[in-house]
Amino acid sequence: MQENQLYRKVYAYLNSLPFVEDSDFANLFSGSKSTEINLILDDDQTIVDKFLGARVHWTIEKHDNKNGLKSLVLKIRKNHKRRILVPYLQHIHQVFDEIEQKRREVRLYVNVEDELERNGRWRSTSFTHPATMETIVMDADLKTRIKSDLESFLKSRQYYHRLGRVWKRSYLLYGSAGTGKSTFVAAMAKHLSYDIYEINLHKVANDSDLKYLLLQTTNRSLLVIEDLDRYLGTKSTAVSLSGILNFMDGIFSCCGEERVMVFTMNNKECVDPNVLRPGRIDVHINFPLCDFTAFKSLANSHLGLKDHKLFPQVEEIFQTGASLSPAEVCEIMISNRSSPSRALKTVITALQGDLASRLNRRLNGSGSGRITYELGGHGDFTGRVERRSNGSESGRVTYESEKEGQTGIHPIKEIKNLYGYLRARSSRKGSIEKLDIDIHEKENSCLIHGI
Ligand SMILES: Nc1ncnc2c1ncn2[C@@H]1O[C@H](COP(=O)(O)OP(=O)(O)OP(=O)(O)O)[C@@H](O)[C@H]1O
Repeated sequence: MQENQLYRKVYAYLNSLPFVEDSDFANLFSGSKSTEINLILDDDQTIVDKFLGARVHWTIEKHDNKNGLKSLVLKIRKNHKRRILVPYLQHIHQVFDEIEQKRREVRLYVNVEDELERNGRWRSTSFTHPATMETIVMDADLKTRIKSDLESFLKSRQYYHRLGRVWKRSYLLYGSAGTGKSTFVAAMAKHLSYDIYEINLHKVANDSDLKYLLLQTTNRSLLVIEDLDRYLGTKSTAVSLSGILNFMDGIFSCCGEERVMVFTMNNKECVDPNVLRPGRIDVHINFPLCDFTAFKSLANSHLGLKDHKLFPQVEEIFQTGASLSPAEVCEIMISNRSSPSRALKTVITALQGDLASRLNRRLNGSGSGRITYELGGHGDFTGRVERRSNGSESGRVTYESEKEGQTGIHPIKEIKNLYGYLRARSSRKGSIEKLDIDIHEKENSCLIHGI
């Protein structure tokens, strides 16, 4: 016997209504995924639904005990029937499609060089990345805005069509290495329940080949090119700039519907502005290095810490301009998860190392440079750090506090001790508001002024 598709859709729709969870007569079944549990309504139950201000009643009736035949009876008041019946059934179709989309397994496709038999150029595997929008650490407002942007895109089929636009949206994720761009792509795919088509431009023979690959992708998918700036900068692909521009917004990019394109870059400054124009890139999302707020979120998720006595010290060093990528912070926390204090001390040491290497990079660079530290409080520092030909540094810093009328002279053994020195001073004498370091390469010295 052929299954009645409408019955199947309405049945799935009714079982997705919140009413089912409150019902006294629902059965529990395990779903196709190991963690999935489905609540299914019992027979002879009446379900009340609301649509466009009208109440509708559904009853599940069992006809034939032997074959388990059931029917669904819909009751609508006569005066609402003409107005809501067709839109209500369309609404059920749409909700059913969304339920199916969420239920289905997400797949990851990658392009290969040769077309093997009938399989085409894409090879796929089940996509089981555990990242979700919730596990990504980023500015909370930004995350909410992106989620609502994606959700409004999903509901905008008619809007795009009315405007004569292809129903697609493009996102650029840019930021330093290890800031979470690839992880965010995974979370987007999971959020949308879209398959991912990740395009490796090294394996694309020419511009037409890229179009051919695009034609072999399906609707409701995420097309991803990672590190686009690298491909464009090194010209390491056989695809031309014009091929990429057409891929992003050309006539071929309209084959298929409901597409999200995602491009990642470390640096968008050196990319041809034509690549970034609206239509090719609709939303730019910056992935910054870790700051103290992100650090606290990571400490909470990775170490279960909401607060710790070392947090003020971590905050202070972040304020000096030192930073690490979230990937570096995650790794320190994961490998020290049995001892949160050790994890935090390791983060502090890594941040101090970052600060030192920033200073050294300035000293090794040409010309003069300036690094500004914001430490909060008052104080006045002058000092000179000499850099010797063997690479070691030493110097003296004078601390003068007009407010307190005190002057002290303190040797600095290595420039990387500078931060510790300032912190010690600031905690004893009140904290330092601002510290500028001018590095005069010609003089081979570093002048330090507290402001
Ligand atoms: N913002 C973040 N929130 C949570 N985890 C993060 C974040 N950023 C990085 N990570 C963790 O760091 C690791 C590396 O991140 P990911 O590969 O996403 O960075 P990326 O920006 O794509 O780096 P690259 O530019 O080198 O490709 C992942 O394991 C991820 O879990």
